[in-house]
Amino acid sequence: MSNERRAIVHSTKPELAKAVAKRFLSKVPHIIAEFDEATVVLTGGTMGQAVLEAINGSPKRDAVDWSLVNFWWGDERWLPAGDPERNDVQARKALLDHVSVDAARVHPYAASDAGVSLDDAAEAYSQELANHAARSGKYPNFDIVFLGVGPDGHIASLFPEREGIRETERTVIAVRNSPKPPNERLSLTLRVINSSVRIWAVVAGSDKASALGLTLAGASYNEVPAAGLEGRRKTLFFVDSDAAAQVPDSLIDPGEFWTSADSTDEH
Ligand SMILES: O=C(O)C(O)[C@@H](O)[C@H](O)[C@H](O)COP(=O)(O)O
Repeated sequence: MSNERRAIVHSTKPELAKAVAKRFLSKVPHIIAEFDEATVVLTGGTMGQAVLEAINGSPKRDAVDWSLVNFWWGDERWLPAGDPERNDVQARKALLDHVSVDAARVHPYAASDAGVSLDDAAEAYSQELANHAARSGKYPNFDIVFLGVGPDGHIASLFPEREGIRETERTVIAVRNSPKPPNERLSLTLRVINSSVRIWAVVAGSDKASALGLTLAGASYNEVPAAGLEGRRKTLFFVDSDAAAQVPDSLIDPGEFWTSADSTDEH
């Protein structure tokens, strides 16, 4: 099976969010029709939330049977339950609170006030992944992993030149001294992220242009974590024109450059 990496450019952030939402709402019913469920990994960050808000605002929102969607998170900020800076809280506010999800299919990380240590929370999430693993594996079969990319090229809570990005054994890590607040976080590791059929990174803003250019030019993932992204089938970077400024033309999907949210969809 081919493994593609390409950038799909939209002119503005709202166009970008709408286009990714449209693609998601078109793709997920097909996944559910084929497998009776869909398994999605959500991300923190502004574009991740913007996409969820666009999904919620779309007239196609109810084309998805949300009770058959499994939700996981790529990373979480180690904050108390209900804290507005938690990724799960933001995702619920943007989408999950507005659709009929099955609570048993929603898998947030533990909160910092749950009475467990950061390391125990990482271990617990690893165990939860294993409990829902495909066959006897260590984690579920992910259909779509959403990610944001930081200006330094970080993905989830895997930061440049930290041991987390080089972790190959564990599925979930505790992160301390995070360069992006808060200080402590939980994150899936790259091997788990890359196990997904599709990786959809959504990236906007001129502060991301250098990281994105290096990512697509094939930098080392130790220095630019996003460069290590390689989903099983497709790794797509949905970007706005500001973020795309340093992406080589040859890596921009010509069919989708500057297209509107009504662009043709990929199946
Ligand atoms: O919890 C988080 O902070 C993240 O999951 C992180 O990896 C984020 O996705 C990027 O930093 C991009 O964030 P922005 O889209 O806000 O720049």
